[in-house]
Amino acid sequence: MCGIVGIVSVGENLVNQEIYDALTILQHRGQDAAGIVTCENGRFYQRKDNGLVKDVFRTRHMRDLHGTMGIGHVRYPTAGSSSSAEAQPFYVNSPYGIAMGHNGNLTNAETLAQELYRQDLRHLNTNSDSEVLLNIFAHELMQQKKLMINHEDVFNAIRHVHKRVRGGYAAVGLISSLGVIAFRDPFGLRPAVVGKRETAFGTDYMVASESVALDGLGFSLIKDLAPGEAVVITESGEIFYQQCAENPQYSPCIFEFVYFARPDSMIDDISVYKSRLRMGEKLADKILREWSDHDIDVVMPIPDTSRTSALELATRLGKPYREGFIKNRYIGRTFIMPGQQLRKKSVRQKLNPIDLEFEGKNVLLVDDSIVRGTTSGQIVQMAREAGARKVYFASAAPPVKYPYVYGIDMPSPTELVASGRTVEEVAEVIGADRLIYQDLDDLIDAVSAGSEAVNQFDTSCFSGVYATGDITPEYLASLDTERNDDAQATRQAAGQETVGIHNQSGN
Ligand SMILES: O=P(O)(O)OC[C@H]1O[C@H](OP(=O)(O)OP(=O)(O)O)[C@H](O)[C@@H]1O
Ligand SMILES: NC(=O)CC[C@H](N)C(=O)O
Ligand SMILES: [Mg+2]
Repeated sequence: MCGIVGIVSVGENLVNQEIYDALTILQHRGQDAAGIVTCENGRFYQRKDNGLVKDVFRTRHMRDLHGTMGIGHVRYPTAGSSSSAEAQPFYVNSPYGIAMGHNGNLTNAETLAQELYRQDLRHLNTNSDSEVLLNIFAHELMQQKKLMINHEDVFNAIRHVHKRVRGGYAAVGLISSLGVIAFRDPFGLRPAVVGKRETAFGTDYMVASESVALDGLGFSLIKDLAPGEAVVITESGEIFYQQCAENPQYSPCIFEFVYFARPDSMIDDISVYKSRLRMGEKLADKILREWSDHDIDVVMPIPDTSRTSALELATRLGKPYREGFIKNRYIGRTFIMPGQQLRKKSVRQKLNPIDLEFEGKNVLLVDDSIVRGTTSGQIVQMAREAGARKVYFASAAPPVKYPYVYGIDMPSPTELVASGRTVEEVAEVIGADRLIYQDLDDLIDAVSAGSEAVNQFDTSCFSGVYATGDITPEYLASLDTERNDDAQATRQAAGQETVGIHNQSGN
């Protein structure tokens, strides 16, 4: 789940540092690679590479990122490889000079790549679906056949992009002669917000994946982009919006609320924090309903993401909330790390139990979700080793049983611990004495209670129902073959992940 940002500043302030700061705030959405492209006097300046934001950008790189408008990206790969050549933003020189960063995953990338080659006569140098998205946009903008473009031309191009592209996408772009643009797929699967900041020179504008990035930079939220909607912010600070999809349907990804987004973000006008509190409440109600004679002594979160729901769950159960596991603050999120070996190793390094909180107690461990079972399996064992009498486990999300196709890298049902297993079987695999999952209806209620406008979500990884309605068994099978852990590891070992030519500034 990548993070995107774009800023246009109307004063003389360079935007390099602010984009860097915004990317640092959005780091939880992608830890593999980061990039910034800025523009000054029609010329682009770029730095991107694998690594965390703090490691990719050195002072010398920052000095070279000139300009008062620019875009940035943090990457968590869901297509192509982890090669630095696929770090974003991507760049094409024609037409006008365009750079683009994308959060999401295109489900017809292969067909589009063929079309780009055969019909549009454009070259792709990687297997990244984001490079496909940029080239489709570039081709459609070219079709406007203008020497100087304006916002209307961009909206026309995006209208055609929506017709050709399938899947989840929130994209931010930089067009050298124009400004910053952003657009969101017709289902609103991936989030995107717009904000503003008043200055002595006029209004600065910013687009970002999450509102928390606006807060951190002193911008205030104007609105979420609606599904299918696009925004153009010109270099001189004019802003234009337009609905570019024919049949937009609000169906944001519910997993953003469960895990991906920061709790202090507002997404589609819903407080992520409050939605997680409600998840905790509903889960507590289920425990009280179905296990009224429970013998839970203490409730513990598995840091970080489950803290909010675990706290509310404990309150509702009337049981003490204790921090039994301490998280090493220097280790990132394990779920979005590449490769199962690294993920497994990281859980141990990241979380350490405080034994005295466990000794002789029946503990209820709460996590936001159980996906591969990497975290839960190890944590249950650690709780036992720390002296717990009984170890119960609760998940604030329902069982994750189906592959996700719109921008989370869980392509293979066989890698999902709940796929093809009953709740009791999953409890056995992770070693818990009892396992309680949130019901899907309760999860939907917990999130939708925060909004009048949104009452439908993409719940595909829980329900197998895909919001776009066009996901075939053949596509799911090919995604599995292409991206399961073994396939990725084999490609990496064979050195097939590296692409030699890419638009990279010097080190
Ligand atoms: O069943 P799994 O495959 O282990 O995936 C689920 C776990 O991964 C995530 O934690 P992560 O460490 O990524 O991030 P967090 O620190 O924000 O909780 C999530 O919060 C669960 O703890
Ligand atoms: N997580 C994402 O949003 C990934 C974006 C894009 N599909 C990539 O792999 O780079
Ligand atoms: Mg976690």
